[in-house]
Amino acid sequence: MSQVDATAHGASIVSKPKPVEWTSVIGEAFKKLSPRVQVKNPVMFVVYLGSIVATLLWIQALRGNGEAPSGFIFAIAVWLWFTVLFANAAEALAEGRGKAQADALRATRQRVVARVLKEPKRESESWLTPSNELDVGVHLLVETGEIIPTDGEVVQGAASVDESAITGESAPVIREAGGDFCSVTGGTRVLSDWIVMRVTAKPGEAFLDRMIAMVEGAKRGKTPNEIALTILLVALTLIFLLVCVTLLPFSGFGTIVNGSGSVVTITVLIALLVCLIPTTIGALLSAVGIAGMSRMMKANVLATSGRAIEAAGDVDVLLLDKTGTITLGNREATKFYPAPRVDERALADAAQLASLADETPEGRSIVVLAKTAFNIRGRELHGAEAIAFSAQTRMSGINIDGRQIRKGAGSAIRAHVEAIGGVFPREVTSIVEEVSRRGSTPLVVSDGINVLGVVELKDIVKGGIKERFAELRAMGIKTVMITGDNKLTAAAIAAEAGVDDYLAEATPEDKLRLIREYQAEGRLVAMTGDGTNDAPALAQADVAVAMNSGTQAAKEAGNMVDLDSNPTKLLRVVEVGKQMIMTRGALTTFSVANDLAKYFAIIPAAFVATYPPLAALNIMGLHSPASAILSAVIFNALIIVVLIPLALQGIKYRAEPAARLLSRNLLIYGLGGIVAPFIGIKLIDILLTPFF
Ligand SMILES: Nc1ncnc2c1ncn2[C@@H]1O[C@H](COP(=O)(O)OP(=O)(O)OP(=O)(O)O)[C@@H](O)[C@H]1O
Ligand SMILES: [K+]
Ligand SMILES: [Mg+2]
Repeated sequence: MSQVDATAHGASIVSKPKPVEWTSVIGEAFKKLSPRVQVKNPVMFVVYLGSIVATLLWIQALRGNGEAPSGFIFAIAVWLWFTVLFANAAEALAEGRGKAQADALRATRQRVVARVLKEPKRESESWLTPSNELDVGVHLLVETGEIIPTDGEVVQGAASVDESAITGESAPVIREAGGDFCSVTGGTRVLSDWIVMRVTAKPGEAFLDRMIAMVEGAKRGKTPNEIALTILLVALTLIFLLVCVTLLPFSGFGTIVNGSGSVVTITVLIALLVCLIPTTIGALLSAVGIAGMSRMMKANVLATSGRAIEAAGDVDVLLLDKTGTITLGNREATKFYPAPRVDERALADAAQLASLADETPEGRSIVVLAKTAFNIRGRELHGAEAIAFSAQTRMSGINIDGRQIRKGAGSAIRAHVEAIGGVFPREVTSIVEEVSRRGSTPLVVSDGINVLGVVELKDIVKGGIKERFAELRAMGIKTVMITGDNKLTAAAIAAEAGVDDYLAEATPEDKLRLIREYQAEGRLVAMTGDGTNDAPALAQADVAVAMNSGTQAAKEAGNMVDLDSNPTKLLRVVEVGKQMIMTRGALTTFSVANDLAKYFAIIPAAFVATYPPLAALNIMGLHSPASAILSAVIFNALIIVVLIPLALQGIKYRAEPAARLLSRNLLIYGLGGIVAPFIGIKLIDILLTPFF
């Protein structure tokens, strides 16, 4: 097979973004001057049209019949163009980081030659096919050292896989058939052993392709909040447009000319319009959205919609699946507890028989424990009927030689045994409770109507979880663990992990129902999970973070994938969402508050000749009407540049009540928005005075 070292590129979405290349940002800013790009942003489109008209007026002035001195019109036109270019540059800067990441990812997405198998077995006949021509459903063999050609699910074998090309995490992970750890991602590499996988992604639609499309922002649609805000901005723009149009009769077009013969020029009206419409937020709105997406990437979370990021900012309930999300998820059999009058070896033998056809990690670990503890070897399963595990039945097993051997959750086996006329021994109930209290999962084994005993499955709570759940609580987010496991195990793990509440013995439908209930109460629900049985719940949740270690079904149902498979990542996700909403709010407040100073600067300047008492409004003591108007336009353009870092980095979020955050931001950005232009416009006017 042709192989290129994928990891050598060090490509991962966590790779450090390259330093900004100013030439390319400037180039992009000019490219975005195309009317097709401009028309998408209504506020800036008005500025764009204003720049064109001002430029035409300047050309007219050069020919000698201008409405004002050509130097003045020229200066206004230039600064209007700068206003448009600054907005373009803000967007280009925000996009820049994503572009660099996309390039790095593209280096990972290389074409390899895949080995296609005729049958889903390692020994089967095989042939070679380029990775970009693989259909969904075909089976591939991938061996040590080879790159996994595309996304899929392991159907046979187990291997350690280096996923650093995608996750940036260097520790290899185990990918194996059955259970919640069967998904493999194209572009990652098998380090040892081999796997037979079934392709699940259409060509061009694999995880890596989606990641590239995401970071490039190709599919970034406007979020509902963004649309609402845009409507508000358009309304404001229309109002000011109307105001300026009604002033048109006072301009050169009109007939009303005051005693001294001076008129309000079109140039001044354009300047007034641009200063009054919300250009600051109009220019930075899209950059804020793209930067939010980028920050999510930096946190190693792949979000498939901006809407999900925004919803994350308002989440108030977080549901988590237990196994594989709160715990490490490789539940391993550690001990056999026989029922009274049952030999431990007989229990181990039956447990192994019930697990020989069970491809889940739980099943395989039982086979291994029986082998290491009692040297029991697997046997041929001629004529046997395997009963596969399902989250609904919570049971698996085998029908062999006339025996009905089952293993599963205590309640499931109790129901099964009682249904066929057996009794569930009290002693076994105590063992189940004892094992559960330790936070382990008890699997009860039965043979026909006889209950043979319990297998203890141990699982470990992921590190550092408790502290982070406490932080979520401080943010006002309730954490609820939902698990298919029994109540006692759930309670033990819930206590250890420090979640607020838990739901035990939950079927996939229960998980879904719980989410719907919370949503019906008007809450915004986040869910993190890894299993196929979590998929319906993930699809229903407002913010659905699938663990990268989880199944394809879970990853497809979610609207975010956490490449680190860390359930407390939601903390970061919420932060990014809140930051995005707050930043947008702050910039809007600032943008609107800014207008006040401009009234004082431009209105007296524009109309003092028509109506001299307006001079009283010139409280800034600006040099002359022309310098006042130009200063306001320059300030209006420069403030965009000044606020670009804020738009890109976002406002710092602190875990405190929303009302406090809001009032503080109103104070800073509202008051700041009112005061800043008075100072800024005055300073610019002083600097300009020598030129007038
Ligand atoms: N291979 C298996 N054979 C028989 N029973 C199993 C097997 N795996 C799990 N069980 C039983 O079924 C129950 C539900 O398992 P499942 O993995 O579906 O839980 P879940 O709903 O995903 O919850 P969580 O992942 O949060 O623990 C387990 O608690 C266990 O008692
Ligand atoms: K403005
Ligand atoms: Mg699970």
